[in-house]
Amino acid sequence: MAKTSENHQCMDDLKAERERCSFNKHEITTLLDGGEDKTKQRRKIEKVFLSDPEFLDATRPEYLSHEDRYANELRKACHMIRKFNEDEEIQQLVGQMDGIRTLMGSGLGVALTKDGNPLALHFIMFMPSIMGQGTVEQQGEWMGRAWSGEIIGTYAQTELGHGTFLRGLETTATYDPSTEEFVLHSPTITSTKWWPGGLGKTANYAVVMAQLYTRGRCHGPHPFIVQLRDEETHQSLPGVTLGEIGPRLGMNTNDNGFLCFSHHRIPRTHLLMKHSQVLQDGTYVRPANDKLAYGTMVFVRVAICFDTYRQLQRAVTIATRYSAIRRQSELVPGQPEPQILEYQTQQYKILPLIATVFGIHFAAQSVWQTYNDVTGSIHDGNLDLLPELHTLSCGLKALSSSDAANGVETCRLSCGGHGYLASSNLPRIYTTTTAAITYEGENTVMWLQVARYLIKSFREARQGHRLHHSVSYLTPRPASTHALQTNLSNAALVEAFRVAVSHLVGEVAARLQGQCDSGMVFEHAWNACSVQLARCAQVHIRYFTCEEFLSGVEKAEVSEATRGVLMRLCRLYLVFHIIGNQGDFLRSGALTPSDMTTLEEELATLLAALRPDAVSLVDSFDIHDRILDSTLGCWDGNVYERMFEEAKKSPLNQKDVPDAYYKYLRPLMKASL
Ligand SMILES: Cc1cc2nc3c(=O)[nH]c(=O)nc-3n(C[C@H](O)[C@H](O)[C@H](O)COP(=O)(O)OP(=O)(O)OC[C@H]3O[C@@H](n4cnc5c(N)ncnc54)[C@H](O)[C@@H]3O)c2cc1C
Repeated sequence: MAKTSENHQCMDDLKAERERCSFNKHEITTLLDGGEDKTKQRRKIEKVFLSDPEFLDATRPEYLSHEDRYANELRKACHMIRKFNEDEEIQQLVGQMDGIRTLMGSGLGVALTKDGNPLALHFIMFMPSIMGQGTVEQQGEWMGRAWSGEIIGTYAQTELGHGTFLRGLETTATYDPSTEEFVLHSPTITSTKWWPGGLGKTANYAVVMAQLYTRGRCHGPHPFIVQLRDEETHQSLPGVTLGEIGPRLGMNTNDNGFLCFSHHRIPRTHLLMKHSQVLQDGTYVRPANDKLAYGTMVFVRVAICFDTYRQLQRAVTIATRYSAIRRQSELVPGQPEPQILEYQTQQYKILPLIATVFGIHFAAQSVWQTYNDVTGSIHDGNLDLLPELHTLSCGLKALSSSDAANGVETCRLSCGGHGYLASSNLPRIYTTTTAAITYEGENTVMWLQVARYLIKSFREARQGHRLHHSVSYLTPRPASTHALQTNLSNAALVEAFRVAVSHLVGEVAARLQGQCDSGMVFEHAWNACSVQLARCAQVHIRYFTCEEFLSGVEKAEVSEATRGVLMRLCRLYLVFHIIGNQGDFLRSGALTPSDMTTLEEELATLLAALRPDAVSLVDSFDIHDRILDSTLGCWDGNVYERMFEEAKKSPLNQKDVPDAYYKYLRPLMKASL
C-alpha cells in the first residue's frame, strides 16, 4: 500500500516527540536493567532469539484451533530449550535462573511464546521447588535431567476444592514401610489437582503437594516428586488420570491440567526432604523451622512483581505512542485535530501509569535486595527478618499485579476502539496480567496476611517491643512528632502516607479489640473488620512503595536532567495516590482540605510538565517491536498501515464471499424468492 499523508503525519509526530526529550534515555534504560552490562546482555539475548526464524508464527494464534495453538507454542518452547542446550554462548548469556526467567517471562518470553509457554512451570516452579525443598542428593538426582529437558515437570498444589487454604488439600500420600513407598491417592472429586500449568499434556513429572500420613498420623501438606507419564511413550502411568482443563480467559497454551491418583505408588525418597523427612521405618522428622519455606515464596512473589511491571511497561508504551499519533476532535473549534495526548484527561490516564512502572520497579528492587542480603543469614539460621520480608513480598505481589492489571485496562480504554483489537495486543497483555492477581496467593488473601502482620506489630509495639523497619512507624510516638509539615515537600507527602496508614491501623485495631471485648471470638471479629484490614494493608504497601520510589530516585546514579524527570514522576505518583485516596488523609488529619486543593492544582501542572517527555519515557523502556507485538505501539508509529495489513490476514478475508454465506446466509436471504 502506498504511504498516505496520514501515515507520514503519524511518523512525524513520533519524531517530533522524540526530539523534545529532556533527559538521557539510555540512563533510564540501564537503571531499569540494573546496569550497563545488564542492558548489553539483554539486548544480545534478544538479538539471538528474535533473529531466529523458528520463533516466527506463520499466522496469528487467534486464527488457530485450540490444539494447533498449543502445538505451535510447544514447538517454539522446545526449540528454545534445544537452542539453549546446544549453544555454549547462549548458556553463558542466559546461564543463570535470571536469564531463564527472561526467556520464560514477560520480557523476551512473550515474543517467543505469545500465549503462554507450556514449559514455563518447569523452569519457574518445578526446578525451583527441587532446589528449594530437595536435599543435595535429590537435587543431584533430578536437576541435571530437568535442566536438559529430559524430564519436564510442573507444580501441582491447587485442587478443585481448595486453592488458598493449603491445609484443606485432600490428596493423600500415605507411607507404606513394608515397601518403603508412599501411596498417592485422590479420595474425592474435590481432591482432583486442577490448574497446574503444563500438567495437561506437557509434563511427565510434577512436584505434588499432598497430605503426608505416616504411622496413622497426618503431618500436613508436603511436596513429592511424582512421575506422571511414561518416559518413552508419554502415556499416563497406571493409577494416574491426567488431562487439560479447557479454555481459559488467557494463556491458553499453558495447558493447565487436572490430575487424580488411584493408589499410585512412589519411592520414599521422592518426598522432598530438605526440611522434613520420613525415615525408612516411617518415623517423621519435623523441619527445624517452618519459616524456612518462606524463602522460596519471597523469590517467586518478587519475580511476579517484575513480571507484572514488564506487562505494564508494554501496555503503557503502546498507549503512549498511540496517543502521540492519534488525532481526534477539536481542542479549539476550527483548529486542526490535536494529538489525543494533548487532552489532560488522556495524560491523566497514561502518565501515572508510567510513574507506576518506576514505583513498582524501585519497591521490588528493594525487597529483592533485602532478600539477597538476608539469604546468607537464613542459611546461618537467622530467620528474624523472614516474616517482614515475606509480608512485604505478599503485599507487593498484590499491589503490583492489581496496579498492573488495572493499568493495562486503562491503557486499552485510552486507545479507544482500536485498543479492543487483538492486533493492539492489549487484550492479551490484560488477560496475562490479571491472572497474576489470582495465582501464587490470591490478592485479597495476600492483603489479609499483610494486615495480620500490621495488627500483630501494632500490638507488640504497645507492649514495648521493637518493630522491624517497615512497620516501625506503628511505634507510639510523642504527639509533637506527629505535627504536620505543611510545606507539602516529597518527604512531607511520604510522611502524610505514614500518618494516614498508622491512623488506619490504629482505628481498625481498636475496632477489632472492641469487638473482642464485647464477647466476639477473635476470628469472627477479624472477619467483621476484614474490609478495613485489607484497606490498611493496601495503604501500608503503597506507603512502602512511595518511600522506596523516592529514595530510589534520590540514590540513582544518573544525570540531573534524568533525575529531574524521575523526580517529577515520583511526585506525580505521590500526588496521584493521595488525591485518589484523599479520605484516608483527611480523616487522619495527615493533610487538610486546603492541601488537597493545592495538590490538585499541582497534579495539573505535573501532567503538563511530563507530557513532552511521555514518548521518550516509554522509549527508554527499550522494548523491541517484536516484544511489544502491537499494531498501535510500534516504534515507527506507522499504525494505520499495520492495522490494515493485519486485518487482511484474517482467514475470513481470504475469499471475498465465505463458504458460510452459501451454507447459511444465502438460503435465508433468498427464502422468500
Ligand atoms: C492462570 C492460572 C495459573 C495457575 N497455575 C497454577 C499452578 O501452576 N499450580 C497450582 O497448583 N495452581 C495454579 N493455579 C491456581 C491458583 O494458585 C489458585 O487459583 C489460587 O491459589 C486461588 O485459589 P482458588 O482458585 O481456590 O480460589 P479461592 O481460594 O477459592 O478464592 C475464591 C475467593 O474467596 C476469597 N477467599 C478465599 N480464602 C479467603 C480468606 N481466608 N479470607 C478472605 N477471602 C478469602 C478469595 O479472595 C477469592 O475472592 C493457577 C491459577 C490460574 C488462574
